[in-house]
Amino acid sequence: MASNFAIRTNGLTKQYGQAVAVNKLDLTIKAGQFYGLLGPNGAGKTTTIHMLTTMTSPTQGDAWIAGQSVLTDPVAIRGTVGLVFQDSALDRMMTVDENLKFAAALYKLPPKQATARIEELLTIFGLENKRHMKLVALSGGQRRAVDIARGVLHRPDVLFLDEPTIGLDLPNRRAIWRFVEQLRKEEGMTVFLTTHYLEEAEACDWVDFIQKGKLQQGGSPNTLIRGLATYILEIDCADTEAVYHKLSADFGQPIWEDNHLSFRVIDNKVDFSQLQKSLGNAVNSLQWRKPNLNDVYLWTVCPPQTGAVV
Ligand SMILES: Nc1ncnc2c1ncn2[C@@H]1O[C@H](COP(=O)(O)OP(=O)(O)OP(=O)(O)O)[C@@H](O)[C@H]1O
Repeated sequence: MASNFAIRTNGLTKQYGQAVAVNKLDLTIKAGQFYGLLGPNGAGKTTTIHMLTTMTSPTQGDAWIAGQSVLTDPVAIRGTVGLVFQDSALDRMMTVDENLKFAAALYKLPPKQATARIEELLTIFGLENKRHMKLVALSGGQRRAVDIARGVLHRPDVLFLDEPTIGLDLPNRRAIWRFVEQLRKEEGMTVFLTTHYLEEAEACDWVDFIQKGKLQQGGSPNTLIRGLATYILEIDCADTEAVYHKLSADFGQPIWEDNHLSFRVIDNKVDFSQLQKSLGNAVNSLQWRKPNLNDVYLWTVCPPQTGAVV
């Protein structure tokens, strides 16, 4: 199979007994793309990554990484992918240098090449002064940076990042994304990301939503956000039913969370101040704002339930 696609899947399926974790997934991801697979807990994201990286075999279907099939070329695929999982692959009692040298040996990098690559990555990740420190003595952000350095030692074509910034504070999350961006720019790597921090996925070229193992809506984040609404109208209600009945005819079904209603507003000429006046005492507060990827996620993965509101 020609490989201008970094990743391609055809009917990729994983079943555990009767439970279908991933259901007939058809993906095409171009080389060099920054791709995000997004969905709630248990949607099938990690299982998909496990199949794409040959850590588990599909029950049905096939997948190709840089043209190699997970069914017939698993050894070649392992040499062409880099993996960074939520659980670190590092030994906390070894130093940064020892960890990276050990991983380089597993990748069978010749020692000279390994030393040069480690040097290069320590510079990119700002870890030159930490190389002789044990992992246990590093901050969470620094440890995650070493994990990513380990994942790209062998210059993979595709880097899989399964929730790479989970548990990190904002400055460290931003630092991790600067490193990944630099790797993408300098090495042209395709990046396959899963994250629950959707604002991070807004940098992706393309995102797909997955739910109960099935692909839902997909697109570039900007297109998805623009296609969702012009504004999101958020209302804290004193009388939720009254607000619901008054507005749902114009704005459709809201997302209803206790006394809070969120409506999609498509029309950009709505006079919100007038609207607030017309709702009078039925509202405690009313705000409107531009939509973001979190909103697309909510409307895709937990769309409004007509039956849940009255
Ligand atoms: N080894 C396994 N045996 C049985 N069921 C499994 C196994 N691995 C995953 N599952 C099930 O498959 C489904 C998908 O799990 P998966 O870990 O892929 O979801 P996820 O989208 O990565 O979730 P999270 O966001 O919580 O990491 C879940 O229902 C999970 O319980």
